[in-house]
Amino acid sequence: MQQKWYQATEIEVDSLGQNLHFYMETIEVSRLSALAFYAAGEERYKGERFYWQNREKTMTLVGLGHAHTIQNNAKNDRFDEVEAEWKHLTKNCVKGQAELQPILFGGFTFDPQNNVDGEWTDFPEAYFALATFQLVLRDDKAYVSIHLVTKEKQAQEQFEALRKVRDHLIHAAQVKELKTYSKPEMTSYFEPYKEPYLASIDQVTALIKEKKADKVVIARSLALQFKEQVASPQILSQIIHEQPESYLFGLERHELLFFGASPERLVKVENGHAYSSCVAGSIKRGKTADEDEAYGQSLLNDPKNGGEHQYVVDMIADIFRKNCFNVQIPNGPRLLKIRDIQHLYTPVEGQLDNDATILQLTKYLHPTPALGGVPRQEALAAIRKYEPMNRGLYAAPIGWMDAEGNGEFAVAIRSAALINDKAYLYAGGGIVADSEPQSEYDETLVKFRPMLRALGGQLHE
Ligand SMILES: C=C(O[C@H]1C=CC=C(C(=O)O)[C@@H]1O)C(=O)O
Ligand SMILES: [Mg+2]
Repeated sequence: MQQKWYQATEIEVDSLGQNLHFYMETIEVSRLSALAFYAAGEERYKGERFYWQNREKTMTLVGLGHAHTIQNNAKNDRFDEVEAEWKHLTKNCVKGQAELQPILFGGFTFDPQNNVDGEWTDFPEAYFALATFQLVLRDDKAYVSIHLVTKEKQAQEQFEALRKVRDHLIHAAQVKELKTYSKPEMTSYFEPYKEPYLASIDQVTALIKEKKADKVVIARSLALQFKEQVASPQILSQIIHEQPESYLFGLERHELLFFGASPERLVKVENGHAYSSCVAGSIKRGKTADEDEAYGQSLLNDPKNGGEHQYVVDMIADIFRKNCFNVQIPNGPRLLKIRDIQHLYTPVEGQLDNDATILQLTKYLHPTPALGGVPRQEALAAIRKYEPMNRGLYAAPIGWMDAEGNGEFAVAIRSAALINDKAYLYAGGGIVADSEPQSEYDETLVKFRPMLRALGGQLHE
């Protein structure tokens, strides 16, 4: 039996001075494949979809269509503006039941000061959507919500039409359940700026030796060409099968799909408790258990990687101490092993202060020294100077929040942008005084691997 909840809330005025009405309905359905639901939106909602799954696989989220978007290009206030608009939109929503919560999903770009043209041209610095159809899989239950935000006070007919589409989408997802996808066919790849990248590592280590910065994360991209246009469910299906230990995400905007499988939590808030993770310092996986163990031990004992990691711990600990109480941080890092790579990992948690919120923490934490550097402003200036690309959402916060202040943002690494028959993969690494260009280059090759595999490509190493 389907359970139904319905609530209509009136929002006084939006930023344009208009009255908006927010109607929503949630039903519980028998469990269905999140990817099949996403794929069911291929014709009608392509360009307006998102997919998310947390590392623990306890929460999966799919959005089809935009009931409302919150976007801005504010250089300094983008986090605050999203927060204010979301609060306004949801202020009359009934609180207290997780399954009734409308969810806002999206991301903030890495650096709003970057104007380099490319695949990210015109992408908003903050891009969030409340889906028309929202699927949440949580605790073995599945919920589908309809959201309608409209100027019309009498929206019954419009809402009734959406109910029909919802039933059709659920049915299509149940029929599609067993579909399997093949990998796309890559015809060529190239490494833009390989030489400038290698040179930039020397330039940045020189900068660090002159004491102009302590650590700077430098990244690069890999461009792939496919035989034909690649569909986003096809790609998401590959990462779902190949990267079970990571956050999985896909976010569409017009022709672009940004997707990835990240091991790194930026921040999670659940009932006032906040969690973050320090992930920095890397080594490849071994071919045998013994070799893997030996690599892991050498990573734990390596001063260069230990240095890279400690900058991140110091910074995240500082932000947590300023915004939380009962902060807990283990004394030293442990290993985080994922399919292609192992990292130094330190979890951080605490109880949020009364006035702290998930978006405030996101604002203070981004970019951590695992993606930016130390000191932050000097590192960002070096990135702008030495990276000839625009990171867009790579290395930036991506995730969701509800109307009650719960939510989670991952750091969008191990990620790529797909546009029709082209893809751009991104990877970087923390540069410290004793970094060497060739070994940093090799580290990016390992970090490209998960997205490259999902896209059907191989590098000739
Ligand atoms: C910047 C990336 O990784 C960061 C996260 C973990 C380990 C890192 C490192 O060892 O350099 C990086 O700080 C990336 O994957 O593109
Ligand atoms: Mg590194």
